[in-house]
Amino acid sequence: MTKNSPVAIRGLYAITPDETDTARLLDLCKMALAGGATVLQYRNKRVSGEQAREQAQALLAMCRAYRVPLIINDDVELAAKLDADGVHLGIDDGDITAARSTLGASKIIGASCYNNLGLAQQAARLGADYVAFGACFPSSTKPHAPRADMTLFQQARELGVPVVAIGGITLDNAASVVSAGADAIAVIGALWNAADIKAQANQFNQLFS
Ligand SMILES: Cc1ncc(COP(=O)(O)OP(=O)(O)O)c(N)n1
Ligand SMILES: Cc1nc(C(=O)O)sc1CCOP(=O)(O)O
Repeated sequence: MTKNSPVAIRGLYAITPDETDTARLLDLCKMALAGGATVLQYRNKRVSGEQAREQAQALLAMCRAYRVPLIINDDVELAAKLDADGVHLGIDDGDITAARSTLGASKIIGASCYNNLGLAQQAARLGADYVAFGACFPSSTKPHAPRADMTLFQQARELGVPVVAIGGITLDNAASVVSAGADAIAVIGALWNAADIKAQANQFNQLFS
């Protein structure tokens, strides 16, 4: 899959739960994809090495079937090895220039910018394909994430790359995030904890229609 427009990142950006049971992880992700998640990020802080590779590879096959990009969190080498669609980098995960040289021009590189427009400006200058700000709201998935000011979304529009919002986003507050200017909403808890994941994904995505 190649980047085909500057706003390839739009809508519900689902980030995987920390699931060690691979069959269950695949079942959960299938529901989110069936519900219309437009991007999937493989992020699993409870597995590593061979199991992470196996999970990501299986998710990549599933994402291909749904024509949805699979982004790998943190791990440029894994993204390259699997020929996944891109990588998401936090401030401690290596630099964008090195990731670009490993992955090539066609892959998606996203950058965490926390509450910092300067980081987003730098990321865009270095060739990031989207910038992410968070946490928008208190997050039980990442309780110590610093809060981000949602006025950043409008300010970041001048960068010409999609703006992703993350952190504590639920169906109750997502509309305010979209109105504040986010192109995509990255969600963990409020997606995977839903009783009906497919319907939940669909409702998140409808906010963008
Ligand atoms: C879309 C998106 N935004 C932010 C993050 C957080 O990334 P990072 O700061 O590297 O923290 P961890 O995910 O490693 O806890 C993300 N993964 N995705
Ligand atoms: C992984 C992550 N990064 C954040 C940041 O602010 O950079 S907040 C977060 C957790 C997002 O999960 P939930 O949707 O359950 O709050």
